[in-house]
Amino acid sequence: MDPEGESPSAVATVHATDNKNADQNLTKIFKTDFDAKYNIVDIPTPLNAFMSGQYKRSYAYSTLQNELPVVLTKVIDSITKEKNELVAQFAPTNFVQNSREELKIIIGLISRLKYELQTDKPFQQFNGDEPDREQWNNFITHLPEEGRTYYRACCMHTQSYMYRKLYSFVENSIFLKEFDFFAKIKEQSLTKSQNEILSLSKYTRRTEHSLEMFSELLKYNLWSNRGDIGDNDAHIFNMKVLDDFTTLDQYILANNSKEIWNCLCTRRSNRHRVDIVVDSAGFELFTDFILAEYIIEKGMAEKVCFHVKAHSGFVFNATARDFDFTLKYLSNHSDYIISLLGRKFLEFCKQDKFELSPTSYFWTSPNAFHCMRSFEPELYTSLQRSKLIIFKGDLNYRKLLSDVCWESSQDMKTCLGGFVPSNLCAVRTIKSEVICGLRAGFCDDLLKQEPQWMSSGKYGLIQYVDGSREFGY
Ligand SMILES: O=P(O)(O)OC[C@H]1O[C@](O)(CO)[C@@H](O)[C@@H]1O
Repeated sequence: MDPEGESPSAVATVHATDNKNADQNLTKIFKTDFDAKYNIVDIPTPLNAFMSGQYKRSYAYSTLQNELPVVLTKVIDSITKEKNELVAQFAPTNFVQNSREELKIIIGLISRLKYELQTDKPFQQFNGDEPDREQWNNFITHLPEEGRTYYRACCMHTQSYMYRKLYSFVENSIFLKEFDFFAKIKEQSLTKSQNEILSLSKYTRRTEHSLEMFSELLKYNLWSNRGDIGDNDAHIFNMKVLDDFTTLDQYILANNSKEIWNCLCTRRSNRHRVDIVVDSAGFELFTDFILAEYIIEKGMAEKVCFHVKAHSGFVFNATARDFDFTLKYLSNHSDYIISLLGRKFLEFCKQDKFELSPTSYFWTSPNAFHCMRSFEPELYTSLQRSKLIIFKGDLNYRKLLSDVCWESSQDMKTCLGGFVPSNLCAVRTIKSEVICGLRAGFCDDLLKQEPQWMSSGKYGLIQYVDGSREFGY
């Protein structure tokens, strides 16, 4: 018996309950403290405001709270686990110790980055050899002081900044310059999709030149963008894509496939190039190749240019390395059909039918796309020669729309803020509240039934903007 006359087990139960209550209270206090300390307000993103972590009922807040710190933790865990492998891969044998030290420093820098994110610190200047250092430092300097921290900044700025800093750690290293933190997971997302790759390869041989077939391909392309960071494995394409895709039609909230088809089929244009601003590596990039193959083979363009990222601006973002890896993987595949297709794509590259565009840092910059004309005029001018620019994925969509919470029925052209270098389309599954071009009231009605619909990735859009007036033919 204890001094109070209760049995030890009863005391333990009481204490356990007390502890649980205390924990719950503490969590409440900490949450409230966090919100108070960092001026988080418990509202959704107001209309016409930038997406930002300061609005608690937004995907931006949950991205900052749940997604980004997890990404950093996983990066730390994986490089800690794979230390020996990395050293063996990147360091000359007589520098093993030095490269171990370097890895330790990098791990420390990532932990610090995570701390700064979780305590809403201001963005720091870049001091290394980053090719885009000046642009970044200018950008940070010109941000208003109250919009220069992780939670207060526009979410698109915060995400771009965090991934840029992360990459700068290896970029400024001696031994690990070539290391991509996410290479392995991107490669796995490709290799684990080999069944889908095979089905889609078989299905898309000897296709018809028809709107029906084209819009089917656009749909595969759309749904391959369904993955999300919440669960890395969920990114691995796991839909029976060829079996049940028509049941997904109800989730496509805007579908301008016909307008895109008309744009591609027009003979009036003297533009013979299509551009794809790609998003994720893995199965999604494969579906981009399939779409591009169709465009070339049906004579809708002479060339398809692929724009990849200089580094991962989000875990799965495709880089030049992923582009090459995918082509090699396909062409060396043990399945005859896949390898034949891979070799065909390689041949397309040689014949200039597929082109990997020179890597531009603009795509991973914090800027919305309407800034391209003044910040990256060469890229803008080059895109003006395109017959159609296809923007893939959620993040590109947010950059098209300046990461603003538009009225959901707003016309897309208005939201682009003057960015119409040519005809363009967006193919994106919806993972954030940045949206436009829907029927008035639709968004609110769906919110009542499915409060999380805008961040679930369950819904998609295929939207088109005619730029012919802008470039006048
Ligand atoms: O690969 P996508 O389609 O750009 O989607 C990834 C993005 O979606 C989000 O979850 C919401 O925008 C981001 O946090 C993430 O960067």
